[in-house]
Amino acid sequence: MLTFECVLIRQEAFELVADFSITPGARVAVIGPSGAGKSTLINAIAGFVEPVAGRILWKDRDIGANRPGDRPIALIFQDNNLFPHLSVAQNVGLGIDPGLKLSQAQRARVSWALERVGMADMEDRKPGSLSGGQQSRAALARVLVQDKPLILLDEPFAALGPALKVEMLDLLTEVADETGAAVLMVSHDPTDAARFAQSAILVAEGRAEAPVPVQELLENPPDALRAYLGD
Ligand SMILES: Nc1ncnc2c1ncn2[C@@H]1O[C@H](COP(=O)(O)OP(=O)(O)OP(=O)(O)O)[C@@H](O)[C@H]1O
Repeated sequence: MLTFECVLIRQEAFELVADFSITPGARVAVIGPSGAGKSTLINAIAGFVEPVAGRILWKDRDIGANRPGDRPIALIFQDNNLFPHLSVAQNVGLGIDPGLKLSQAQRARVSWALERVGMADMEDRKPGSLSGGQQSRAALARVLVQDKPLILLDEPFAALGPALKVEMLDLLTEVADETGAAVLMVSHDPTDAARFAQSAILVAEGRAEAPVPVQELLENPPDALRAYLGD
């Protein structure tokens, strides 16, 4: 369980409050107007932004003092964060050991993850020679090898075409189900949110609201979301 306990985040004049929990294994979309603080919320969980008040707890333990690498999280950003000079297998291996000193078992785990995302024959390729969809798969394989209970994604598949995006959302859903990880995904696209998530956090007007069923939020959006959705 991830809990925001009276959290206040401040970035110069911008403030965001959050006070709710996310259940283990939940698939949650983070939606709301541009500039409302969706990335800020993700960055606070990841440890890139420090709240000025309140606590972020994982399984009732305050993770505020933990460095990003020591938190129970794996991350995918829009640019996939793949290093161009490393092979696909090495990029995935970074998820296990940033120094890439992998044991045989760890190398086998990298191969397993790449096979799981349909990239078994691309271990030695460089990211620059991959399509956008293949790069997303490699980033997902890196998340898989980390085996963290919480996966955070910030606009992960925005650069992909509609069919490929659906494919990746479905693959992400399968992976989340298999691993039991909870997933928080920032998305600008309500269709993506509806396809992938069971619940959604609305970030608007200085608040990240507790998750509610995603269909409920999209079918009956509050004013702040209605304007954003273009209703
Ligand atoms: N490093 C920073 N210093 C000061 N203000 C910042 C910083 N980073 C973000 N902000 C401000 O915090 C607010 C929330 O930004 P954030 O990127 O979280 O919004 P968002 O909902 O993810 O937006 P978008 O949908 O456009 O990506 C914005 O007003 C932004 O200008």
